Amino acid sequence: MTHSIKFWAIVPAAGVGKRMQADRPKQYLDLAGKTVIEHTLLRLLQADVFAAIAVAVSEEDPYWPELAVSQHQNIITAPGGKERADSVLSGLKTIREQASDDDWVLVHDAARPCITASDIHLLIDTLAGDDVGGILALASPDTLKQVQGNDITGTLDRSHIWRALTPQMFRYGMLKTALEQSQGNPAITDDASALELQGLRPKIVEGRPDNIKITRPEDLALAQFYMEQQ
Ligand SMILES: Nc1ccn([C@@H]2O[C@H](COP(=O)(O)OP(=O)(O)OP(=O)(O)O)[C@@H](O)[C@H]2O)c(=O)n1
Ligand SMILES: C[C@](O)(CO)[C@H](O)COP(=O)(O)O
Repeated sequence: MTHSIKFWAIVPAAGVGKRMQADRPKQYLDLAGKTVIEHTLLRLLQADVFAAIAVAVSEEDPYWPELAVSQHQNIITAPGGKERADSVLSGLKTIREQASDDDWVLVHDAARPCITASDIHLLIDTLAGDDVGGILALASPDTLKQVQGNDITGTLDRSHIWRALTPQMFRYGMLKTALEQSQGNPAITDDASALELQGLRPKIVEGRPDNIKITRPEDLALAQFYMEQQ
């Protein structure tokens, strides 16, 4: 019997936002009248493609249960982990009864509220026939330098260097195995790096430059500007 392939979203949202230096984790800061995470989730819901969205939040998080979207019928809450990779793995485990190994999972940072339905569909349409999967990514508009301290030791070939964005799209089974086998490895800062460590070669799909990650205080104004332009 064949089963139809489903798409799931996992949203790691258990970070503390150290670089944001705010009074609460950055996903709960106000952005044009909603919290950052509400924008992110509403946009994922609007893409109208996910069987469910698993959101990994810290167990001591007082803000998440207060948001109406946490009760949405297509949103499942998962316990967050120590690192982003642990939160993603926790999200995967939360849907394990419903997901099949060959279903697709799109992992998207809670801290990227400007994601568009068009980029989600571009990623899916480009990679749905792929053996491994891949990520949205951006080329660098600047010359890239290799440095030691303040000394420049070289200029990198930009055609080989891309900036990793999210969503990152992989098969449920492959991603879970890759994350389980790389647990505790500090080099795993995104989902693709876990698959790379397995010897696999995820693809890049060129995404939109407005899909920024809220990381530092100035990023909130930039995100608001991009949202007004979209
Ligand atoms: N233990 C963690 C760490 C991060 N994240 C999530 O992973 C995404 C990308 O991480 P990053 O931008 O580094 O967020 P923070 O870890 O919160 O930021 P910082 O490194 O400045 O503390 C965010 O949505 C964040 O909430 C997570 O779910 N669990
Ligand atoms: C996954 C990610 O968004 C890809 O750019 C990013 O690596 C996560 O944030 P961090 O700053 O690396 O923790």
